[in-house]
Amino acid sequence: MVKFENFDFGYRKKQVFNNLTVQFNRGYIYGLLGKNGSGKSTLLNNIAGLLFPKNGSVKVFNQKSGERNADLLQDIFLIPEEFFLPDTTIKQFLKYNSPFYPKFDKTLFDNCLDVFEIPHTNSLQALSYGQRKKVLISFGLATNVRLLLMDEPTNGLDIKGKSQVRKMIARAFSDEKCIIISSHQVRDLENLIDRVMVIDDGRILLDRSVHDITDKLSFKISFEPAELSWAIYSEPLLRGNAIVSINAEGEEDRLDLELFYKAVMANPAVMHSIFKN
Ligand SMILES: Nc1ncnc2c1ncn2[C@@H]1O[C@H](COP(=O)(O)OP(=O)(O)OP(=O)(O)O)[C@@H](O)[C@H]1O
Repeated sequence: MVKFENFDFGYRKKQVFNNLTVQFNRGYIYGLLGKNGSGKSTLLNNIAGLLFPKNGSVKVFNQKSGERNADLLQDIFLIPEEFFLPDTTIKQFLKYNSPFYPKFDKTLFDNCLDVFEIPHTNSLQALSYGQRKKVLISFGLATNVRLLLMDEPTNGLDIKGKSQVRKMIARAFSDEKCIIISSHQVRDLENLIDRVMVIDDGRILLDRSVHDITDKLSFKISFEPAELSWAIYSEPLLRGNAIVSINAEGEEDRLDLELFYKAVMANPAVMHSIFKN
């Protein structure tokens, strides 16, 4: 669905990506994880055709996204980290923007607003930042595009808002779509994504399905010194240690996304060797 081939990108003085080749496939909700400045937004903006590669290519549905063909743009939606909504009502906003998306689902939009508890009648400027963000997320989900890009969608939302967003993303997803969600707030994506891509300094450190991860690794709280000694990564807790270790028993644990992310960042070479086959 999305293919980066030998992709180079930099801002004036800052080279961000060097010869990156990676792809995103349909049927997955990707969690694009990485610390501040690792290149997540740059990658999303290149997919959306808002930035252009210096060398190499970025193709979406086999078309160069930078060419911004209309039939491509009507099937991609980017919810940026920083956004602006005009001083108008929700109804007017829909009237002027939804026609760009032929598969727009007004029922889903209304349903999202209900779940997010946003009054339909309000002017956008009368809403709080978090409420406006929820309107934009509702709009993005309702576009029904095949490729939805969300840059830090849970930033600025309260705990209830974060869980409402997770619920609505899962509800709007289907197998012919691909959703890429960038976040440095790793916990916000737990129980939502089914593929994890960790990015650091313009490199993809790891790209695996949640199923592969829980097949190979186990996540638990341990009180056994022996277990601690062979853990790939550990973190002391008030009582015991949170550990990541090889899943020797073959039982699938729940993925502790934050612990996994920290383990990859702390030991990229070890993680790479565990997942290389
Ligand atoms: N407009 C710009 N001009 C110059 N450098 C930029 C610009 N935008 C981003 N950068 C640099 O490119 C690198 C990648 O930035 P990017 O915004 O893609 O990271 P990010 O992973 O999305 O970070 P965050 O989690 O903070 O949103 C950073 O080093 C940043 O300083």
